[in-house]
Amino acid sequence: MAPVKATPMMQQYLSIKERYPDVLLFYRMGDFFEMFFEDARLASRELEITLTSRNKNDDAPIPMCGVPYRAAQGYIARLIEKGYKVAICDQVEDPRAAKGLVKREVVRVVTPGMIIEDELLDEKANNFILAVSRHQQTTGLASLDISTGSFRLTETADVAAIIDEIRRVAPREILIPESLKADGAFASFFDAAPDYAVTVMQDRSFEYAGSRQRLLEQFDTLSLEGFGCASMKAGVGAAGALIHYVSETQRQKIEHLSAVQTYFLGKFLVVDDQSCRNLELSGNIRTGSRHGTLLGILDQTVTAMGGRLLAHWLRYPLLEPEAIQSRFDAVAEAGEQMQARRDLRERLKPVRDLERLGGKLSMGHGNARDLTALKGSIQALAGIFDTLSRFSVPLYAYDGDTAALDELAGLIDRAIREDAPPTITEGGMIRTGYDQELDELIRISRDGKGWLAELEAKERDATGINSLKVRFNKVFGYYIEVPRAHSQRVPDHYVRKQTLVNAERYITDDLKHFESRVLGAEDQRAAMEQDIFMALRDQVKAHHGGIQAIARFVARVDCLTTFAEVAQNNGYHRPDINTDGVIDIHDGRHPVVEQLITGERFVPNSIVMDNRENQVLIITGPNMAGKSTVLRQVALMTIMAQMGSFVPAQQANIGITDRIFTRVGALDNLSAGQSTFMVEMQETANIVNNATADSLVILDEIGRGTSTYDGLSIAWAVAEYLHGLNGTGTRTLFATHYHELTDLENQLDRVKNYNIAVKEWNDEIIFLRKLVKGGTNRSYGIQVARLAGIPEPVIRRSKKILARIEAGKHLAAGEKDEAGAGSGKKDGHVQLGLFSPAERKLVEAIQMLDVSRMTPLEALNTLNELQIKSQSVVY
Ligand SMILES: Nc1ncnc2c1ncn2[C@@H]1O[C@H](COP(=O)(O)OP(=O)(O)OP(=O)(O)O)[C@@H](O)[C@H]1O
Repeated sequence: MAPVKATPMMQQYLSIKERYPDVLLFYRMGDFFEMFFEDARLASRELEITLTSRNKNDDAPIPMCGVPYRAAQGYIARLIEKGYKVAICDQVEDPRAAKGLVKREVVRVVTPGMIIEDELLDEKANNFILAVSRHQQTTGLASLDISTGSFRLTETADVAAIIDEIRRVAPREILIPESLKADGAFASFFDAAPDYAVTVMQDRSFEYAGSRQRLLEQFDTLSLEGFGCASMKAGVGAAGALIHYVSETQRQKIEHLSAVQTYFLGKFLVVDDQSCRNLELSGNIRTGSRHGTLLGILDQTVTAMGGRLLAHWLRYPLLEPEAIQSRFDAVAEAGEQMQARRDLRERLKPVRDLERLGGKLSMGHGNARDLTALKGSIQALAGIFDTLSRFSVPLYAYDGDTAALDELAGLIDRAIREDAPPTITEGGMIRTGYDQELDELIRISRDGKGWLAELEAKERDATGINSLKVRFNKVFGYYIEVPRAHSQRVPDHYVRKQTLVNAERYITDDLKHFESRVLGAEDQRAAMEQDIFMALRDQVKAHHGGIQAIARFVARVDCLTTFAEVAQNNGYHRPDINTDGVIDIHDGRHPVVEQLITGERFVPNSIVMDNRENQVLIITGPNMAGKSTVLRQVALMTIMAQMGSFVPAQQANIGITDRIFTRVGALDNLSAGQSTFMVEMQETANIVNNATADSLVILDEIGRGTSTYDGLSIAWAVAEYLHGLNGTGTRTLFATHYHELTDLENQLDRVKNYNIAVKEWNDEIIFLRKLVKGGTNRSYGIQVARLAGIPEPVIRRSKKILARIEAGKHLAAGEKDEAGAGSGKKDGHVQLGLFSPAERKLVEAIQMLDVSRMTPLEALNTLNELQIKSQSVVY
């Protein structure tokens, strides 16, 4: 493709481009970044910029397009957003000083996983790049957020767990070795998830020995023992590959990557990706946004670091009771000390993103304003510690030392002006008094104007020419201008430079001396300020460890006080924690639905689950009654408790859960070419294959995507299987419209029926939203259809059809009674006509509660509760 006789510049371009075949090369030429050949075609298409050509008159013109140097960031952002990588090839010598062709080099490669610019990052989310690696039977995984320095690794022999973990990390970019590209599990994962930007690298970059060496050099240590990963060959392989990629793309050592955190997948509650979506933990199913999600409710953090940590806690809920209790203790303390907590949160607000500021400055990016932001954040710490001393829990005590940081802030304060410009090359950043030499230069350039005015007055006096002027232009620099009429009177030491129609222009030794001082001073001042700035930036690099430690501390304090704040505002309570598998929730609520519903008050519900009698709960009830809501609120409360948050319940005892599985509704996956039923069955298979005695399974209707009898049979068999799983069974909440499943209660020890009560009233239904014991045999689908706005003729016709079907069923079952459709009668139930209206209501309510399964006292209490709690119906 190269032209026959490439110019020296084009040769330089081609030799650089050769090293970056898969990356768009931004080649700096003066005030522009230019792209050539295929890169130019692609960029012009993606960025909608004009495609031109170089050597237009040549036989082989070269396609070319360009973006202004100063506006490059925005264009790069758009390309990264689309999954491309951009190599920034800059001029690495001053073009004015260059002899011949200006030297150019790639100074950085920007990829989706290697972003440090604030504008391209979501403040409250990490931007991870992730690597996977295989060593014998073990697969390793490492993730890195270069902007914050967060660097973690893990490994396991369970490939499915690694794939779950990739989803949990949700990286922007993934590095895999060539040999894993075609590996069964990974290949199908990447095929199904084309959104990931995958970078394939040679296996060599993932080898243990080389990786270990790179990590040791990066961390400047002699062994990896201190990081707990010395023997984790697969994990270390992945981490080392990341470091290799960092040095390839950043072209420098990244100082703020000073440690890697080893973690084990078995230490955290696993909520697979599908369940995260189903439960809307952080992404609204319809909009994808945070609004209407658990994260949206919980994340009232006031700092960027706190926001990211809270999102992390949500993805990694704990399993160890002590660790959970210690978060609860802190939340409780912060909850009690309301004033101190409010003060603390006020004082946290001005703390800027220390992690990213520290990272950016350490990498040699960032400007004086970033230093000022860093300073302000460090200065805010004193007030924070002061407020913290009002709390008693040791968790709030910071065990590091901030003296060095205070010193750094002091230094920045003395050096950097509050009104510093965003550029670092044009001066205006450094305060007077910080550096004498700089002050002198500033004085010269500033005093220059005064000096000129003085000179003008002095020369007018000396020559007696009142119209004499001192002027400046770019060609001559400073000069003295005298009208021609007076040119006879100029002294001998004036040197004539130019003759105009009406005037003569002269220079003098004094003026030239002054000029070199003033003009030089401007340049020198800018250069000197840049030097001082860079020295300060190096200081930040030297303190990166302290900055990161304090950032982690601030994040934690922010999260814990946020939990306390949210608990107070929303009426959450501290749950008990147990390891016996008991889930006992008294008056629990759905944390999101309770905030979003309008017009209706949220009705709390109580629920008990355990591994003895109440292991599999079959929940029936009409459409729209609130089955899904109650199911999800149990899962959400479990996650909240294990992340250390209080829960929306009057009282709760939460049995620590190792995995939460959900199979919910029909989320179409048509884009992946799978049928709804197929997806449903795959998800169900995943559950029955992976649930343990400590898991919590949420099944919101299974088997609905196929014919009634197939579906019912599958649902039945799955419920049975989960009840008997591994000999112990697993806690399961099963919402279903197959009323036949309620028979399971009679057949299996640990199955219990519940339903969500509704009230039928003049052919309408009123939702009581109350979870009560017992099954139900009606769906009220037609009534719900009417509520949804299905036209009356269709409703009438459905009723007729239903009546006929039900009559047919009854007859088939050998029953004589044809009462059937719509009456809601159950065998053995009292005839409603025998009662007064008041009594009738009572009887109806009792019928709904299925009192046969309750003690009289229970029945009465529940009834009272129904009357008191439900606003939807007036008895
Ligand atoms: N406890 C409650 N208190 C008040 N409103 C509730 C409660 N539970 C549910 N709702 C309201 O009812 C709506 C429907 O609830 P949900 O989706 O849980 O019903 P469902 O029984 O699962 O319905 P379907 O069988 O049609 O899927 C919710 O969106 C919410 O607005």
